[in-house]
Amino acid sequence: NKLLKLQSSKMNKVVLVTGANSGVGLALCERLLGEDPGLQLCLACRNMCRAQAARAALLASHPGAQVGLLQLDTSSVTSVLNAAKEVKLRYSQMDYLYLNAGIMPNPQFDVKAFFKGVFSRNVVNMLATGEGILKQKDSITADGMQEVFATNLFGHFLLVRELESLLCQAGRTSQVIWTSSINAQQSAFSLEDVQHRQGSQPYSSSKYATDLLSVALNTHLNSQGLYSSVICPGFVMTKLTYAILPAFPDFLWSLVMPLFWFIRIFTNTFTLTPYNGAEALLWLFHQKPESLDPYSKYHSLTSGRGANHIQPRKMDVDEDLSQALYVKLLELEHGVRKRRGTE
Ligand SMILES: NC(=O)C1=CN([C@@H]2O[C@H](COP(=O)(O)OP(=O)(O)OC[C@H]3O[C@@H](n4cnc5c(N)ncnc54)[C@H](OP(=O)(O)O)[C@@H]3O)[C@@H](O)[C@H]2O)C=CC1
Ligand SMILES: CC(C)=CCC[C@@H](C)[C@H]1CC[C@H]2C3=C(CC[C@]12C)[C@@]1(C)CCC(=O)C[C@@H]1CC3
Repeated sequence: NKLLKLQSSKMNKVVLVTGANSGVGLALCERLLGEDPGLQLCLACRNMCRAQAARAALLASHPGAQVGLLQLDTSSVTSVLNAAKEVKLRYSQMDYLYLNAGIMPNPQFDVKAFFKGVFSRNVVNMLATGEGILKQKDSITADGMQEVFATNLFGHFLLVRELESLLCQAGRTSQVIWTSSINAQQSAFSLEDVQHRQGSQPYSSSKYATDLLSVALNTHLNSQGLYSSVICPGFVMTKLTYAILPAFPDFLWSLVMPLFWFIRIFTNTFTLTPYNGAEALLWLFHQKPESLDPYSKYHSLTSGRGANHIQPRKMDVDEDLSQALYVKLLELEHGVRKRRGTE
């Protein structure tokens, strides 16, 4: 292990991506290796068969690349703690931590609200954000947490806390990059119910909490070299979005795609492919973290002609609320550790 650590400290950038085996996460890995074949890439996935398949695909296009696998289920406290322990054994530094894994379980598409929206002035906003047309049914994890909160937010928060010693090192900077969403909604979030036990929009709540947490991480850890940013990949056709209209047979999806390309002329948030969706994630890889605005969300956008670009948009985030959420998450972490007898 000492030799491994020595090797990792000498050189190439260390990049860990959660949810790296499919969709936007996998496309990011492909694009990262395309730009810097020398980096040490770690795919953190909950399912090792899917992780191995992703590794094989990456190695097929980038033979000789250093692609490691890590078992990580962000919805499980035990899995996060074990994974963090393993990371600390393997690496002596962490340059980029992409917190991308996410779920939107049991999505319910409100067809009536959708058609009402289509014939209203709000149509472009509705299509860009999915606001008002989606609800989800959440469940409880083995740790007794709401699954969406645990997967999208808390597991990642715990990972950052556990990896602070690698992320915050004298004389270096590191980047924590969250895959948030344009669907993040303040109205879905409540400080009194951070896990969203009561409502029906756990996804929007978890993504809003992500935006708040990123701001708080910058407040607390910039001085130690850690910089946090959030991105939105746009509307991308992935496992997550295909599940919204599962009744659609494959051929119907191919009929709908031209419609989506048409809509892209009016809202360039319809990035549609994981490759396009990963644009902002890749752009951040090249930025000096000190130059980034902690209150901006970096959006991947694709024009009607199919050209990619990124756009920073100011987030509707209040510093006090971000600090209050941070305190709540620390309390929750404290409770979790106490129950496990590790504090
Ligand atoms: N697609 C879209 O339009 C948008 C997506 N996003 C966000 O982009 C991110 C990536 O999603 P996307 O690529 O679209 O969807 P995918 O479903 O293709 O990818 C999600 C990834 O997260 C992994 N994952 C899910 N739950 C866990 C868990 N408990 N522990 C570890 N990994 C987990 C999945 O693993 P597995 O294969 O095992 O399920 C998968 O690798 C998500 O955070 C999503 O919220 C944001 C805005 C729009
Ligand atoms: C013609 C037809 C079948 C229209 C249906 C379109 C909707 C399914 C999509 C329109 C905007 C999409 C969208 C998302 C999901 C699918 C839509 C509602 C997200 C909410 C998915 C997850 C995110 O994080 C943001 C996306 C915004 C846009």
